[in-house]
Amino acid sequence: MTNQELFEEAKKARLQAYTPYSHFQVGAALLTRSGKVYHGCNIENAAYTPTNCAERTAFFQAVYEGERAFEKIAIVGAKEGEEPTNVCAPCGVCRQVMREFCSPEDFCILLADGKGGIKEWKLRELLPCGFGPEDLGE
Ligand SMILES: O=c1ccn([C@H]2C[C@H](O)[C@@H](CO)O2)c(=O)[nH]1
Repeated sequence: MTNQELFEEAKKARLQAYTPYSHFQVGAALLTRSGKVYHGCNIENAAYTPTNCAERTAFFQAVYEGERAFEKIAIVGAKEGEEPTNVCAPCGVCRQVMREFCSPEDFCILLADGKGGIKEWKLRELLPCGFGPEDLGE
């Protein structure tokens, strides 16, 4: 699957966002090493803090189904009714969830570059010196 194709999957996922409070809709498409794509959207809550980001929705769905090996994730975000062409970087909590399952050197994060294209980041670039399972001897 090409970066462009995964990006399009993230745009489709964004249509499922539940965002009555921020009206900011995020979609994620997570590609496993076996070639399967898991989708996620952000799901907000009247109490605000229980909100789940699109990235974690995709990861948790995949992990629930037994997936443990991931190649890359595409993330798009924009206000309702707008095209998601601006950079929508994952929050710190989602970066940490990625770190649990993905190698910082190998796992790729695809984001809009704000100029109509896609920029590919390594997890290491977005979460330098992260804390991971190895730090607990796992
Ligand atoms: O990478 C991001 C950034 C934000 N959000 C969501 C959380 C909240 O619902 C809304 C505004 O922060 O966007 C995500 O899902 N992923």
